[in-house]
Amino acid sequence: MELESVPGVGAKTAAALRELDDPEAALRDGDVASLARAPGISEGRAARIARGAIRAEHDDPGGFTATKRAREIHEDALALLTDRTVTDYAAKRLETIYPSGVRSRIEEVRSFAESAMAREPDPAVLDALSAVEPLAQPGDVRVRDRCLATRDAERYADAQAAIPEVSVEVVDDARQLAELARSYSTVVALDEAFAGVDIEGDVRVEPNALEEPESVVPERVLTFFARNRDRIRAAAEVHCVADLDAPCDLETLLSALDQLDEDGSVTGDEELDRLTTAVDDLDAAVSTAESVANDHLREAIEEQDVTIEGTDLLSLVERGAGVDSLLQRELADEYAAAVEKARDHLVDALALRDMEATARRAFPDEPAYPVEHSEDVVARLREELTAARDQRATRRKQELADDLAEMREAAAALVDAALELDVELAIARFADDFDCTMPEVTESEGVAIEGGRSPLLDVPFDEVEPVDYAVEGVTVLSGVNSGGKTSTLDLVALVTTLAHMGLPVPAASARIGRISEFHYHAKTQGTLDAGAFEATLREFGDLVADVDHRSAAAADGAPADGDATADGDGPAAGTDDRPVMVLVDELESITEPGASAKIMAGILEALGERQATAIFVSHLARDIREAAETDISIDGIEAKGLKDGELRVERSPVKGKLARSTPELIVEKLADDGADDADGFYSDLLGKFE
Ligand SMILES: Nc1ncnc2c1ncn2[C@@H]1O[C@H](COP(=O)(O)OP(=O)(O)OP(=O)(O)O)[C@@H](O)[C@H]1O
Repeated sequence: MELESVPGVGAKTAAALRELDDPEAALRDGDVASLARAPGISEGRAARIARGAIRAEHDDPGGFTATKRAREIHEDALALLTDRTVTDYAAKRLETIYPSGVRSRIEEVRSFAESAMAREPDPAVLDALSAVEPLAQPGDVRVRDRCLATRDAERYADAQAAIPEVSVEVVDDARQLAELARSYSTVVALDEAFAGVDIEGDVRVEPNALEEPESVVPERVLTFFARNRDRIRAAAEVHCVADLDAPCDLETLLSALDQLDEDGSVTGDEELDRLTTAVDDLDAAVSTAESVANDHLREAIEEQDVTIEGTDLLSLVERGAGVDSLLQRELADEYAAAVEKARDHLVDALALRDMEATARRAFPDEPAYPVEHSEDVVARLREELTAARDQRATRRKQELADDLAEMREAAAALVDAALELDVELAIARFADDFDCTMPEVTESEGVAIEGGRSPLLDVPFDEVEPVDYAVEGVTVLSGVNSGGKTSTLDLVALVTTLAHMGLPVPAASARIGRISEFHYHAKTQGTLDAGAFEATLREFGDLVADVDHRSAAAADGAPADGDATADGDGPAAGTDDRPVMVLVDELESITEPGASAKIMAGILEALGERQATAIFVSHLARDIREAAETDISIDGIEAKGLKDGELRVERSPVKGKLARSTPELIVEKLADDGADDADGFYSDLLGKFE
């Protein structure tokens, strides 16, 4: 996939995306989390880019949600799903599911949603999901105990690029190589020419090292796994609890991870631990060994009665001999025992094995008091121990890295599968929570909803009364105040939006005619001034003209240039017939009632001629019908009557029925009650409603 061919991806964004390991796959999979790891790309932008890629793949011109209220309904629908995700990843991934007018896209999500709905949302799985996150790239690794060496300037540059984790040194000959071997615990020579050269230290000649960087820097694999250890463990837990098929043997993976410390070092290796402790404790052990010897010697001296003959004393004084020689003569055995104790202590404390001989030389044979260690020998011992520790660590790292490298792809697949499960479970829970079914998306116009219950209502979901409503063509929805007209529009809007997202809808059954554009105008608060009124009228004028233009263009086979891109999803290509749905709530409030009715009648007539599906909620249904030149159908949400001063409403609109308004119902009640209407005032009033 050409990155720049994705809508919304310019040269700069494409360059940022190229920093990712596999930007094409991230785009193809709608992997918002990966896309958001590109420099300067926020998660919101990543979701837009992923949507752009999906649109490009499906040749989707976009522009489905054509008004502010339509976009709000999409956002509300999305929130119902994202509220049910455990991971941020799943929430972002759901944002790539958008309402589309393109059948192939709708079908793609439908088949995903259908298998998602078969999932059982188990609380233990949700719990396990909470620690899963997309795999992260480890920060830069710097390895200081190894270096690469070459004689060739060109190879030097290649080596720096291929293995930036270690220093690369230029050497002219074996002597310089030997110098490096003294500074680094391992030197990897890249030139064949060094093969067979005998140098002290860990010098390896590996002409192919640049092709297998991980053999030189096993840390590359180890830091990756160390950084992601908890995420991989959590994903493995999800697989166990949810009984998913894992892409590798989980026990092998987990036991390899158990050998890895969070800083990327190897744990659980006794020999390495022994050597590491020996290096760390060397100074303390030497000093304690000294004390052991001196304590022994001091006690021995204290207990000793030294008898010196006068001539001996004289000769000692004359020769200027020190106490040492006296010590040597009188306490040689005690000194030997003390030193032996010190040596034993050192060897035992550091658990030394093959370096025992060196360690024993740390305390000299020549008697002296106090007993002192040899700095040189201790330094040599330190060098030997450090080299042994580093070599052991490198070998263990190498072995563990070899094991883990084989499981790297499987680990990534393991985490991906866990995250995808979260996306699917969110859909399953949404469907469960709101008793959803998969709608039928047809190529004929109109909507038909049975037992629809909107989760967007301001009442708890289990108190929402089911609504049946079907509309073909244009219709006015009349009804009592607070009868549920706006709520019905919201239900139609939500069901239409979810159906075009490819998702299940909160209804016992639903059939939705596929549309390309969805216009929903919410109720305007209060009368508009002249300027705002003109602007609103223009909006509807443009909508009618646009629908008209599109039908004509489709008939001609010529592309229309209509651009309903208010949602920023890019231009609508308009080369096809673009069926629309228009929902409008009480447009009458924009101006005086007489004028409003005429305006609504005109808009409805125009939309009707153009085969749009439209529902206009209005209290002026009768006036609209009178003002219209064609027959306009009217549906009504009726009150079943008044009970204790409260309206009892039948929430499902009745087809072809102009519902009586609340004032009419009250007048009727007063007229019916003969005692209140002795002079027939209320009956006359009621007559005026007919
Ligand atoms: N299907 C339903 N089930 C339960 N309660 C409902 C349902 N539909 C509407 N309601 C309740 O009725 C209230 C009023 O609904 P709504 O605002 O849709 O009425 P309306 O007919 O548009 O009112 P108005 O004529 O004043 O604009 C809602 O806030 C909700 O509490």
